Amino acid sequence: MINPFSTPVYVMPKPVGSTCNMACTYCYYLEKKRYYPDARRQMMSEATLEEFVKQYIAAQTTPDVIFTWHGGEATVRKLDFYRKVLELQKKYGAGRNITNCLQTNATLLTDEWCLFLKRNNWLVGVSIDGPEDFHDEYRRMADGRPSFGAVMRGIRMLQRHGVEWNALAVVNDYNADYPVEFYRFFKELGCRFIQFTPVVERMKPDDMLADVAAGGELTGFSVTPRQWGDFLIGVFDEWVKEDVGRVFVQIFDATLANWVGAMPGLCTLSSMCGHAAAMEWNGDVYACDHFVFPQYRLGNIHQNTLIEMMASDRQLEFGAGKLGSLPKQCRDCRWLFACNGECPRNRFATTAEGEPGLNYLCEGYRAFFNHVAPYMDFMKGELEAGRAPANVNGMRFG
Ligand SMILES: C[S@@+](CC[C@H](N)C(=O)[O-])C[C@H]1O[C@@H](n2cnc3c(N)ncnc32)[C@H](O)[C@@H]1O
Ligand code: SF4
Ligand code: SF4
Ligand code: SF4
Repeated sequence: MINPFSTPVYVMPKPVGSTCNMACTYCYYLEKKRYYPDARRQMMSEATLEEFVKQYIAAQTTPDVIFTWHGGEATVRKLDFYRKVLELQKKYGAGRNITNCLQTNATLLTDEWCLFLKRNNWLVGVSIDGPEDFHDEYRRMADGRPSFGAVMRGIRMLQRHGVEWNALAVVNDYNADYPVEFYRFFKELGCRFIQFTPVVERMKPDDMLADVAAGGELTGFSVTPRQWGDFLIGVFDEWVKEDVGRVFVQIFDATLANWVGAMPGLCTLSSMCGHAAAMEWNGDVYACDHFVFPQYRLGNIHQNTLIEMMASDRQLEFGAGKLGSLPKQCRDCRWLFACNGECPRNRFATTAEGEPGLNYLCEGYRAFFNHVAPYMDFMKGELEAGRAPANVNGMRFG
C-alpha cells in the first residue's frame, strides 16, 4: 500500500478544485467553492499543472515521487489532462520513480479511463461506504439520486481491467453500528486495502477555526466517540480471526507501526502534521486538505515555491502544533504513543479536569487501544523475533 509518509513533501493537487458530480451529505470539500466565488469553472490550467509537476518532483529528496490526484472529483477532468500529466512527469522526472494515485467516487469511470489507469499503473482509491443501504444514505449524486449502482459499476470495470484499487469508507452515525457486515462487504468485493475514516463535522465548518473550547454544534451524521470505538473493535475482532497479512486495514497497520516505533501511514495517528498539504486548482496551497481555509493558505505556486511553503515557519508551526497543543490528559495518557491526540480538527472536547483541546473521539480511541493492546504486543513480539505478525490470526485475548 502506498505510504505518503515515505515522501518528505506530499501535496495533493485538485485538477477541478471542489467541483463534483456528486453531493455527499457529509462532504467537507464541496463548500470550498465559496473561496473562489469569481471562478466560472475551477479548472487547473496547463501552466499551473506544469509548475506543480516540475516543482513537486524537484522538491522530493528521495527517488520516489507519489502524486495523488484529488478533489472534488478528479475524474470530472477529461483524460487529456492526465495524458498531459504523464508527459510532464516524463519531462521533469529525471529518472525518479513516479507513482500516480487517483482518489475518486468511481461513478464516471469508463473503459477508456480504465485502460489508461491500467496501462500507466495508476492506483485508484474508491470511496464506498459499504453495502447499498449504508452507502446510499449519504453518498448521493448531485441531483439526489443514490449512487451505489454507479460506484459498483465503476469497481467492476476496474476489476475487469485489472486496475489496482483500494476502498475508502467513511464511518458515520448510520453505518457505525454494523462493523462486521461492513467489513465482510469489502472482503467479498475482493478488496485487500481498506481505509476507514470517522465523520466528525460541525454544522458550521468555520467552527473548526474557533477557539477550541467553543466546540460548535455537531452534525447528526457524525459518529459518536463510543460508536467509533465499538466500530473499530468490531472490525478488528473480525480481521484478527484470519485476515492479518491478507487484508490491510490502514488504521490497524498504522497502530502496529506506532506500537513498534515505525512511521504510521496515517496522518491522524502520527505525532506531527504539516507534511501533507493540498493544492487548489489555481495553485493556492493549504496546510492540509482538512484545513482549506484562508487562514491556512500558505501561498500560491506561481508566487512561492512548494519548498518555501512546506518549509515555512507557519507550516512548521502547524505541524508541531499537533503535539504542542495536547492537553494534560493526553500528555499523561498511556496511549499517547499510538494516538498522538488524533487529528487537531477533532480536538474540541474538554478533559475531565475541564481543560479544552481534548479530542472528541478520545473515548472511542481509548476503548480501541485498550482492546487491541495484547494483540499489538503479540504482533510486535513476532516482528522482533523475525516472524510474521500474521501469526496472531485466530488468537483471542481477554
Ligand atoms: C473529499 S473526497 C474527494 C475525492 C472523491 N470525490 C471521493 O469521493 O473519493 C475524499 C475522501 O473524503 C471522504 N470524505 C468526505 N467528507 C468527509 C468527512 N466529512 N469526513 C471524513 N471523510 C470525508 C470521501 O468519502 C472520500 O473518501
Ligand atoms: S464524491 Fe467526493 S468530493 Fe464529491 S461530494 Fe462525495 S465525498 Fe465530496
Ligand atoms: S490536521 Fe488532521 S488531517 Fe491534517 S495532517 Fe493533521 S492529522 Fe492529518
Ligand atoms: S486516547 Fe484520548 S487521552 Fe489518550 S492520547 Fe488519545 S485523545 Fe488523548
